[in-house]
Amino acid sequence: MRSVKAVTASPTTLAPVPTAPGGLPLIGHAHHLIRTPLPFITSLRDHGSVVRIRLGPTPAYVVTDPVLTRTVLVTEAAHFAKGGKIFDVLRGVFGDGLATVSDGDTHLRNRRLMQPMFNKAHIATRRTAMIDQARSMVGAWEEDQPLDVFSNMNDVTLAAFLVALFGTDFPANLQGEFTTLMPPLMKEAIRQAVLPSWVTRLPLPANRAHNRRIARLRAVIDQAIDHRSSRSASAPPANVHHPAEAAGCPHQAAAEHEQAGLFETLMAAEDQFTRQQLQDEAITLMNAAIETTATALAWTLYELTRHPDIEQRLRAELAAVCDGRPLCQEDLDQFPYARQVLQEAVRKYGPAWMVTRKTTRDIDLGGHRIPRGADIVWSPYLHQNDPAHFPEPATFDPDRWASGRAPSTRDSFFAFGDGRRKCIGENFAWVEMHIILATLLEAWPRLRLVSRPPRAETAITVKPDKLAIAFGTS
Ligand code: HEM
Repeated sequence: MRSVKAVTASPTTLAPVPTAPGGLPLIGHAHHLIRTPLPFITSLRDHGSVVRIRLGPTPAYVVTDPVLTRTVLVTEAAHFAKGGKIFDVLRGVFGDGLATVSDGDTHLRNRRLMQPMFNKAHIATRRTAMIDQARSMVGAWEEDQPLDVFSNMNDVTLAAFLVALFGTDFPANLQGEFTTLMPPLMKEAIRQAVLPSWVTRLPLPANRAHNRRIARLRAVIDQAIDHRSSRSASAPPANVHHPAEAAGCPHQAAAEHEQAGLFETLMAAEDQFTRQQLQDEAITLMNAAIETTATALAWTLYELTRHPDIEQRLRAELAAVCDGRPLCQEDLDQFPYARQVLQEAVRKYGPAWMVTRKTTRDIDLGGHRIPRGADIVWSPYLHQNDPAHFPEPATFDPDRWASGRAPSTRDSFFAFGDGRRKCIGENFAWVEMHIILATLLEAWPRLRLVSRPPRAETAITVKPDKLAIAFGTS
C-alpha cells in the first residue's frame, strides 16, 4: 500500500512538486480535463502524492494520497479554505449558499441553523411522502420500453427531494423548469471552471445563455419559496388517513402525513435569513442533492443489469422485510445489503471527481512547499478507484462494505467529503437512494440493459453518457 510518511517536512527535505506532463501554453491541462478527465486525474497518482497541473494559466495542486486529503479536509483544514476555481464559478450560480460560502462565522452559523433539517429524526418525517412520490413515478413507466435512466433518475430524485423539502403540493411547472435549466447550467459551470477566466467574461453566446439561465433559476426558486410561504398558513390536519397503514405498516406517525417540508425549518428562522439567503440555500440544496443521488442510482441500476446475482440478493432482502406488502417507511432501516450496493456504486463512480480548496498560507504538504493562495484539488473518484486502497477498483463488489471487511476501506472513501465542510445531506442521500431503489425493485421484477454499456462522462459528477434500461414485470 502506498503511503506518505510525513504530512509536513522540514524546509531542508522539501522537494519541488512534480508537474503533470502534457500541459499546453495558455490552456495548461484544460484539454485533458475536458477531453479525458477521469483517465487524466487518476493518472496523476503515478507522478506523486501531490501533483501540479494548470487550469489555464493558474497552477493547481492535485492531492493523490487519501492520507493527505484528510489533512487538507480535517487536520489542517484551517489552512485549506473552501475556494478555488470551481467554487468561484459555482458561487456565480449558487450565491452564498452553504456549499459555496467562504469558511468562517457565516458558514458555521448557517450550518448550525440548517443542521436540524437533516438530522435522521427530521428526515424520517418525510420518508412516507418520498416513498409515495417515488412509487407513483416509477410505477408510471411504460413496461419494456427503453428508458433514459439518468434523466429519469434526475426527475425522480428531484421530485422526491422537492416533496421532502417543500411539501407534497409543489407546482409541476416549477419542477419542470428546474429540470430543464439545470443540466446545461451545470455543464457550462464546469466548462468555465477549467477555462481561463477571461474566456468566461467575453460576450459569447454561451456565456450570455449561462447568465440568462442563472437569472431564470433564481426566479423559479423565488416562486417555490413564495408557494411554500402561502401554503404554510393553510396546512391540512396532521392525521390524514394514509394508504400504507391499510397495507399493514402499523406505526405511521401522524407527523409523516404533514404537508410541510424540511425547508420550513429555515423559513421559520425568518429573522435569521434574508430572502436572498433563503434563495441561495434553496438553490444550493437542490443542486447538491439532485445530480449526486441521480448519478449514484443510475450507476447502481446499470451494475444490477450486469450482476443478476447482486440483483437477486437485493430482491431477496426486500422480499424478506416487506413480506408481500408494499414498502413502508419503517422497512428502510432493515436493508443492509441495499446499503452495501449503493455504497459500492457511490465508491466506484465518485460521484464527485474534482473538488477544490485554497491555501491560506504557505504550507508543507507531503514533503512539498505549496504557496499561499494556491488551488488544491482533491477527488473522491481518484481515491475511491485507487487499487492501493480498493483492490481491483473496477470490480463492482458490494461485499467490500460487508461488516468486518469495511474498516480499512472507509478511510479512503471520500464521497461525502470530510471535516467541517462534509456533506450536510449525507443522511438524506442514503434515505432517498434506499427509497428509490426499493420502490423501483418493488414495481419492476425485471431490468434489462438495452443500450451499449455507458461511458463515464464528467460534469459536476461522473455520470453515464447514455444508459437505457427496459423495466418489465415478467
Ligand atoms: C450521493 C449523494 C451525495 C454526494 C456524493 C455528496 C457529496 C458531497 C461532497 C463531496 C461535499 C463536500 C464538498 C467539499 O468538501 O467541498 C458535499 C457538500 C455538501 N452537500 Fe452533498 N452530496 C450528496 C448528496 C447531498 C444531498 C442529498 C444534499 C442535500 C439534501 C447535499 C447537500 C450538500 C451541502 C449543502 C454541502 C455543503 C456543506 C458545507 O459546505 O457545509 N448533498 N456533498
